[in-house]
Amino acid sequence: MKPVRVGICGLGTVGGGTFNVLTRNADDIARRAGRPIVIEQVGHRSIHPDCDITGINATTDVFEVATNPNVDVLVELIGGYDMARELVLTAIEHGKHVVTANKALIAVHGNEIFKAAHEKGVIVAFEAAVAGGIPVIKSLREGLGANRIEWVAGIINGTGNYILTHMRDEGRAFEDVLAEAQALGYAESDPTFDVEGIDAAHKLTILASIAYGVPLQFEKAFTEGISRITAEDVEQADNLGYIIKHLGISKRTDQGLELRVHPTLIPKERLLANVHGVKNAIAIMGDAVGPTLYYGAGAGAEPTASAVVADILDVARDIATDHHYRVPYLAFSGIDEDVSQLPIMPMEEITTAYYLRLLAVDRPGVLARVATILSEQGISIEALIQKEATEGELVPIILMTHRTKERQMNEAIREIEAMADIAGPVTRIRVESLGEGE
Ligand SMILES: NC(=O)C1=CN([C@@H]2O[C@H](COP(=O)(O)OP(=O)(O)OC[C@H]3O[C@@H](n4cnc5c(N)ncnc54)[C@H](O)[C@@H]3O)[C@@H](O)[C@H]2O)C=CC1
Ligand SMILES: N[C@@H](CC=O)C(=O)O
Ligand code: NA
Repeated sequence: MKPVRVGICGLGTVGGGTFNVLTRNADDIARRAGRPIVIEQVGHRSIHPDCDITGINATTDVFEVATNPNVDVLVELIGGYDMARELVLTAIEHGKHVVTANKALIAVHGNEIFKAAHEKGVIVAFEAAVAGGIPVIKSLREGLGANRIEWVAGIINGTGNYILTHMRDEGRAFEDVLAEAQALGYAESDPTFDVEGIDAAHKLTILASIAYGVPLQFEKAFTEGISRITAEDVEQADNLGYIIKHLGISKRTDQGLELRVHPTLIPKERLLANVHGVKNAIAIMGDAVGPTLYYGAGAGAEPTASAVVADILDVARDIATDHHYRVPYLAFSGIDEDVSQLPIMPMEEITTAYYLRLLAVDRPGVLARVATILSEQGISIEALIQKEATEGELVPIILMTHRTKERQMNEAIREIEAMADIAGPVTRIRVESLGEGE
């Protein structure tokens, strides 16, 4: 059987891992694909130290790979938006299938890329783009194909979860743990993508499109990062029976779709609260199957390579199939005709419970005024902790509220922050108590 010839662009963490897994497991992969998969060419600027490319046709110009007539599948592992877009569109234009781990590329340029690929009859596969090695795209697109998806919620950034876990368990500083995650190859080249939730929003955008059959709409995702979470918040959440996790949440509601990434208090006994380190987990609720959970390594060289190589394998199997009958990119068939126009809801319309932390001057009447502001917005308090004054005259107040609209909470926070007796911004962390099973 004719081999499938692969061109790998980028030999960093994931590119190096992909090269090594493809080489090491070549025999098993060939048996699964029904034909050998060979590395025809690599395009790189630098080579990961774990990767030995002796004897391989190599170039420093990745566009040479995209136009090489001997390459059947271009594997894009250079990252970023613009150059990656140009590279992938060039490869498609030259009739090549594409495998990518690049969530930024798919979330922002996916609609354009899928259209180009559809017109050319080639495959674009991107399992590694969401939750690294966890086969969540395959599960959602194929395994759950019978279901109306109600919601998707998960820890979908390994770096962020690694930071929160080590800050909580070892009391270490944010920057220190971030540097470690970078050294381990987990972080994006710009780590603010990880800590500010942009990377998770890219991934959530992709998951939501597959779950509900809507176009990719990254620009409508609400994104809040973990950089303002303090050791005090972690401790107070713990006292109240919660763990803080950085979640991506997308729900179907009567008003449209929620699409949001933010730190979230989760009751300690929930499965998602017990996902630690670089591990990711995604809970998905289908109307027929009920809740399901997908867990594993969300980042790292070989876990991510596992998904990249599985996609190459799928391409090898699908190559002989009429492209109209292949699994569609976003699970719903066709490019335009089966796409739903369900709107993405503005964040102000979302209803959730809240944890609030404020620093107040230790003076009678302050707490009563805060309670009045909340009550005027129709917000009721579920629990309140007022600590001893520890910072001069300032005393931390922790509040847990019942569920309310984000709009009401925004207004209440504006008024509380305007009080002369309140110092600095109010910390707000949303609380999520999804259903059973996650
Ligand atoms: N590191 C991880 O755990 C995961 C990364 N990803 C994604 O995989 C992609 C690659 O990420 P990493 O391997 O971590 O990054 P990396 O920075 O380790 O590797 C990227 C490599 O591409 C090379 N490169 C960049 N532009 C190039 C160009 N124009 N020509 C030739 N080479 C070029 C760089 O020299 C570097 O060696 C990104 O899209 C990332 O978001 C996805 C899942 C997990
Ligand atoms: N930087 C990302 C890599 C995988 O997608 C993460 O930490 O999750
Ligand atoms: Na995946």
